[in-house]
Amino acid sequence: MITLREVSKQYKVGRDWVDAVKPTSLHVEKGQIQGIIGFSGAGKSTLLRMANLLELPTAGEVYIDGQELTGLNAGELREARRSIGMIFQHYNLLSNETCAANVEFVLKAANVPSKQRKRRVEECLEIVGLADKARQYPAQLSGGQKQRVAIARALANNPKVLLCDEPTSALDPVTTLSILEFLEKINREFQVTIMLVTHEIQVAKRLCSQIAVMEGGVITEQLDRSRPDIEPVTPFGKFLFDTTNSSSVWYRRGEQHE
Ligand SMILES: Nc1ncnc2c1ncn2[C@@H]1O[C@H](COP(=O)(O)OP(=O)(O)OP(=O)(O)O)[C@@H](O)[C@H]1O
Repeated sequence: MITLREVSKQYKVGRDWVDAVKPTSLHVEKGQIQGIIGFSGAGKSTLLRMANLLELPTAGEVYIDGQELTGLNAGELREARRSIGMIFQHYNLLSNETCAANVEFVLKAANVPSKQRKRRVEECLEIVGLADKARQYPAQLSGGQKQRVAIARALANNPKVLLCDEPTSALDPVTTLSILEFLEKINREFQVTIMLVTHEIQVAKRLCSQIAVMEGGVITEQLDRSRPDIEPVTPFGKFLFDTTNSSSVWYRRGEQHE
């Protein structure tokens, strides 16, 4: 469903080039929940954002459901992106619009007729248990509720793929769990393939069927939850999954944690 083939990303910073992602590949089968985990600066978000070309790869190819996104023109890409939802750590909601209007926004952009739009907004808010908040504004909601509105918005166009960039990093553990349950439900009931970036090992372990470990801009190993007998092999993977480490939150190497 999602294939990143030898994608890389370089940024120009002053006179220098920074390798955010070095040539690396990943394939995610339909219906899977793929985690990307690693320290801050490993290139996780850049890799995720290349999956819908929010970041244009410097090199390499991106395929979603067999279609090469990197081969599309701007109009075709806009169309293809409708089948790819995305949620962010800080929700990215329109603060001066109601919850319903936030969800409706993406349907308007897709030229969905008004009557269908209203019905779909209700359905999506219903899925995330926020039908009663339709007329409220983001500032009137808790962080978890805001993220649920963002999930409703991401679902509005019936996506095949949902990209999640640190969706629970700003939330407390109980709210985190409820968001993970919504993501599981969306994956199970609507067969949405999910790719999720997190630095919280517990989140990856709880939700993901596969976990890619990223270090220094490349995926160094891919772990499969259905094979708990297979231990991480890279020193970094071992360190991340070392159960004797008390913290579930990781920052830059050697500069952790609570
Ligand atoms: N727009 C940009 N311009 C220049 N450098 C960038 C840009 N975006 C990311 N980088 C650099 O690329 C590297 C990877 O960044 P990225 O945000 O993908 O890492 P990450 O693993 O998601 O980190 P975090 O967990 O802190 O979000 C970092 O060194 C970062 O400073």
